[in-house]
Amino acid sequence: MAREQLNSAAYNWHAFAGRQDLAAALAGHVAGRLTNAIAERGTGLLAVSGGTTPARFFASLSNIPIAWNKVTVTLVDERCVPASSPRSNAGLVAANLLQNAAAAARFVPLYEEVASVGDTSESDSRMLRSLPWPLDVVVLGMGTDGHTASFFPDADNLEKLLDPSSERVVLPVHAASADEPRLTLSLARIVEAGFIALHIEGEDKRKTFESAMASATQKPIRAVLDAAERPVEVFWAP
Ligand SMILES: O=C(O)[C@H](O)[C@@H](O)[C@H](O)[C@H](O)COP(=O)(O)O
Repeated sequence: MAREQLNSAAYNWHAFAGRQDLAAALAGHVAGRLTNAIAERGTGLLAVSGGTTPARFFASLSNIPIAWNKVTVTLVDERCVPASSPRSNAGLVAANLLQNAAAAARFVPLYEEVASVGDTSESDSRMLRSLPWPLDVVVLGMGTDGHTASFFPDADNLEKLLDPSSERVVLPVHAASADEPRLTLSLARIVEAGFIALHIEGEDKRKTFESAMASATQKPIRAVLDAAERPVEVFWAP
């Protein structure tokens, strides 16, 4: 896999003939990284994205027999909806990842139904702050607008979301282009992960990624690559 070195961002491009091949390969990489983390520090901390892309990957990963009882799974970002909603990333993870061997993992959500998103992000920071940071593995998705996590280009607090020196764990997001209020891990927590994967599928997202890497105007996905402490592993299939 050719490694593309850019002026300030580094990534490795892993292209697959099919989406199932990608899912199996990404699941193998993630399982291996979690196993190494457990061997090194007795625990593994994984953050995954939601949306429509990751279901195959979740299913593949759920069947790999690692020491899931020593793994904590959380979310990169979440829509502020009940876990029972079809829009819920927690619901997606429960139905697709926390099954089979992976059912033994601990899951820590970002969103709990409280009075306001602001209250949630404060309480989640406290709740999540007790996790064994930094992340061992983070799996990002990307929209065709170049957002990743819930770093929407029109977010009202985008600069704060993308601050690489932030001490925050979780931040609230209000963006007209998002269908509902969101909660997201801060960029600072994402880029310190031991293994950063970007899982994208289809020609539109390949073009979005290439454009973001080539363009002077920084899209959120480029801010992540520029701030990442190690090359981002991009997994793509048509
Ligand atoms: O909550 C979410 O939607 C995700 O965490 C988000 O960052 C996602 O990765 C992209 O929006 C791509 O979504 P699709 O996989 O649906 O294209």
